[in-house]
Amino acid sequence: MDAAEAAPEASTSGTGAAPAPTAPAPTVVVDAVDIVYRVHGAGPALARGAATAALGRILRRRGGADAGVRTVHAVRGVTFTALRGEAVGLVGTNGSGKSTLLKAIAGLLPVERGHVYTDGRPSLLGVDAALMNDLTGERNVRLGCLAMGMSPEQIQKRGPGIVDFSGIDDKGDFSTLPMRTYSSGMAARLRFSIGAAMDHDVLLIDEALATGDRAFQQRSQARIRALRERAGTVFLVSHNNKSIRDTCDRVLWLEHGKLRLDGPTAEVMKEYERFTGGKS
Ligand SMILES: Nc1ncnc2c1ncn2[C@@H]1O[C@H](COP(=O)(O)OP(=O)(O)OP(=O)(O)O)[C@@H](O)[C@H]1O
Repeated sequence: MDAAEAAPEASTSGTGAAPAPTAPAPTVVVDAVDIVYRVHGAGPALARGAATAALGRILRRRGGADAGVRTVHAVRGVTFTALRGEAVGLVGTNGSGKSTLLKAIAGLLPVERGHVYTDGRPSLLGVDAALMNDLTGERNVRLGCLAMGMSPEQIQKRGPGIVDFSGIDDKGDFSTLPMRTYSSGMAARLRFSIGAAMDHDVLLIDEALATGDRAFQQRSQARIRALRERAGTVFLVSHNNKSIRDTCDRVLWLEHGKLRLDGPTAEVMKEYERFTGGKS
């Protein structure tokens, strides 16, 4: 990536001088990014009145380029650089573009304009991560770990710890039952536990901390802190302002797809809470 170009030059000072402190390296660079969804078969946005509806039908019959396609401009001109060792919170009211931006950083969504550069492999650790409903929790742990690149020996060693961390066996032997028998909270906890079992260069977490009971939330926060200490960068999307404060040292506030504020957690959260009236 371009990050290497931005890395500070090695110190050339004479012998005996203390080495110049190295600035943390950028891990994610988001440069003037726009993201647009296209919803096919949805019809034009304002086809409410009889005349507009008729016009919409004519356009669809003519098969115009955009007939039956609605666009949603979810992220608009967002630019920022995240550094190694940072935990960055993403806040904003519903539909402000947080999850969309996270998916683009993970490489799961194309950008309409602009660029996303990442140093290392980003992993999205969200409640949407795909696990197989018909397989047991144990089998899903195995598959998830294989997908993340762990060796069978590593899985053998770490698998039981992942199940323990998730707490799904606290109320019975659920890890040997198919995932379709899990509550949504249990499934989300297992997904988090699988993803958090590896050290990630760039870890993207979508609302994971909102799932689970208090004990699980505390365990996951401690795990995120540990992941952070091992030099990666963590992004956390959450409506839980306390989680953001406890976990992040920097916050990006998105509103209507635009970056409204980017700064230290305390400063941004103060403004954000003023905007939302204390609610998220
Ligand atoms: N698959 C999709 N197709 C079309 N539009 C979408 C899709 N996913 C999200 N959107 C739209 O993009 C915009 C941003 O959505 P996004 O989910 O990124 O917001 P968010 O800030 O994560 O919201 P929330 O806090 O409610 O989870 C919204 O207007 C939403 O309706």
